[in-house]
Amino acid sequence: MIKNILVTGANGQLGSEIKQLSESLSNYHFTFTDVDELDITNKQDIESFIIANKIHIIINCAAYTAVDKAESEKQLADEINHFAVKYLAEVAKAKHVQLIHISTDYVFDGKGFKPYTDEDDKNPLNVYGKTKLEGEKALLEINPEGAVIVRTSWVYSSFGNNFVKTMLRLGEDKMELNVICDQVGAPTYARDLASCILQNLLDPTNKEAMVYHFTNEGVCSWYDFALEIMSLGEKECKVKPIPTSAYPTPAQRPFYSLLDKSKIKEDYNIDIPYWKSSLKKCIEKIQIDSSESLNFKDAKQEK
Ligand SMILES: NC(=O)C1=CN([C@@H]2O[C@H](COP(=O)(O)OP(=O)(O)OC[C@H]3O[C@@H](n4cnc5c(N)ncnc54)[C@H](O)[C@@H]3O)[C@@H](O)[C@H]2O)C=CC1
Repeated sequence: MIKNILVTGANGQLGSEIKQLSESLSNYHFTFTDVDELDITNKQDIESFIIANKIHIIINCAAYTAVDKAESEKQLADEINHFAVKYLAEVAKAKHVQLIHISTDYVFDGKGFKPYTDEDDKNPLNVYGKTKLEGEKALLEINPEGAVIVRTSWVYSSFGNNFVKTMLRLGEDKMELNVICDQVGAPTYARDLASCILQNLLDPTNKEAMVYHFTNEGVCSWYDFALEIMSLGEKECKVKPIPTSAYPTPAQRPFYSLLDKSKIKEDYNIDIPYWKSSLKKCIEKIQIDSSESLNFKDAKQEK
């Protein structure tokens, strides 16, 4: 039987990567929606959509991800990251739909000194982290069969806006850039996460909801990450390390947010790429995409 998969938030980084990778999967039928087609804060709309499209699996890539803005938009962040996840879980449970949901390292306070396991104490420092944690709790309480929560961190992609693209752009314009060196974690190429979800999580054996951690392998600070981006992107911009205290932001962020990935690696017997190898692939893709779009513009001008 061909299973019908609904991907929400499909115009975002992870949703776009899933869309691209899904083209090579023939035993599933995918439907991609973003807020204009299906607003996940409306439970009735979720239910009608699931029934009308005979959905078997939901991959929820929709989220409120503006970490600093969330501090002043708590209600909206709560509606999308908390209540909408509760609605998805309720519908999934009632209609026997499998739910794959994505969460964040920001549910932890970063005061630890060894990689966080899925069971470590949660203590989010900011509104975004708090709303994501409430979403997780709602899902785990409702506990739809086969549900999975995947926590990830520092997500980037050739799609959408992210740290990698910002650094490449600033690296073009600036001679020098200050980047925080005392927040440590692991970057995640959204394509690797998308691939892990599609290859491993679509045929669940779990009766109870599971929580996994997925990031690329290795560890770095934002400063290390920026240095590598400039090097791979061949930018001459000098990157200087600064402490968090020198760059105040509305949302407080954890100093240490490395996630322990042993559970997902053991359960699915997978190897996860090292962060520098994945970053190289993503930057190559960004460069190809940008030269193709320049060629397209040139061709249009010539017409
Ligand atoms: N971006 C990051 O650095 C991190 C992301 N995550 C999580 O990973 C997941 C995927 O993140 P990204 O792809 O980076 O996010 P993104 O911000 O690129 O995409 C989110 C998508 O959700 C859509 N959306 C927002 N409200 C919606 C609604 N009411 N109904 C339907 N769609 C709605 C947006 O239009 C957008 O296309 C999210 O759950 C996020 O919380 C976790 C850790 C870090």
